[in-house]
Amino acid sequence: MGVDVAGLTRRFGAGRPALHGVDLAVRQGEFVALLGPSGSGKTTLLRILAGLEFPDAGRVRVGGRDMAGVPARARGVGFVFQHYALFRHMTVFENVAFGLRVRPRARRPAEAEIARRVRDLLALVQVPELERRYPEQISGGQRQRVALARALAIEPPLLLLDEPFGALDAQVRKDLRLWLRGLHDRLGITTLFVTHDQDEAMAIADRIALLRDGRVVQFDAPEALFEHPADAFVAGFLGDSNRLPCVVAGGLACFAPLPLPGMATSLPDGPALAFVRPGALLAAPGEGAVVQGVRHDGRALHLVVAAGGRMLEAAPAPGWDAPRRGDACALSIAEARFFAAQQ
Ligand SMILES: Nc1ncnc2c1ncn2[C@@H]1O[C@H](COP(=O)(O)OP(=O)(O)OP(=O)(O)O)[C@@H](O)[C@H]1O
Repeated sequence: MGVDVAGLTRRFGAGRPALHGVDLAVRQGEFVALLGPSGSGKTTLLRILAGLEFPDAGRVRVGGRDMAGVPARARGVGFVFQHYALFRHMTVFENVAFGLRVRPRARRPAEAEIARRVRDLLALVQVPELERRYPEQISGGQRQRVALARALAIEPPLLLLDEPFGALDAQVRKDLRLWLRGLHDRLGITTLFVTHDQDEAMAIADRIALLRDGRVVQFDAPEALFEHPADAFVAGFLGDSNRLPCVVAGGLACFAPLPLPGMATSLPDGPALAFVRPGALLAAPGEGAVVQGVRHDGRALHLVVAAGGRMLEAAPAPGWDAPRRGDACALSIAEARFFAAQQ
């Protein structure tokens, strides 16, 4: 079930709108991550899709159907919000059965059918042994799985997840997100997933919508966002590039006082920012900078170098096998992405 959002605006009080004319078209079966800094509008967008919040302007279509005036319960949407906890006074089984039991009588499955579905779901989320427990008797990761099972019980064609693994430790989070992606693929549903963890978004999403100040600044495949960022904000938000101020004159970017050779750019004259990945800032024995730190991550050497009063992340140039802290070095840029500074 595809999602089509156009011109969505939501304002809380007098300040800047939480959403400011958001357009987004998610295809049936897609897994989309909503990524962006705190306060950029991710949760508000998800809540509007769920029917828990209402826009001041714009429209939402789910599966081609206009959602204006359709209450949350009638949308057939499954959602897991971070603060939308399990019902504490119900067992795991009852929590998962809830969405089916509250259906109008005509659409409510028989008790035996509900029990079968709940057990299938608990097996699917890999906690079949927990059905008699209460939420406080299971771990955080298990609660997240049960919350997902509860959301999936109504067989929603659209699943909305707001930082569902927020409170979990890194390894459990990693396992759960891979598992979630597999589940999404198996069930053939459409998923929108809010996160502020870019690695998480990169790891599981087909496309990422990057939000800033209530607008979608870029909506693209992870590699495309990384390789072709639309502006300086996107380039700075994704990855761990060095941001190097420079001045462009006659097609040449000059980095002074940083000890870096000038680089050709197609930007017009004026102040600019160059984004240089750590692997593209190369250090070789020489003058101008000093190695401050050396780290090996099992695959490659990473350097921190001091240059022109700044700390930069760099890599040793090919052939420099054993840089050490305190070594003098010269820097060069293998590749940079330039943006005019006023963006
Ligand atoms: N109910 C509300 N009342 C007033 N302001 C709100 C309300 N909900 C959200 N906002 C404001 O709207 C803006 C967007 O909030 P939202 O929660 O959508 O951002 P977010 O991107 O999900 O942030 P985070 O990553 O911190 O969860 C923020 O400035 C927030 O303070």
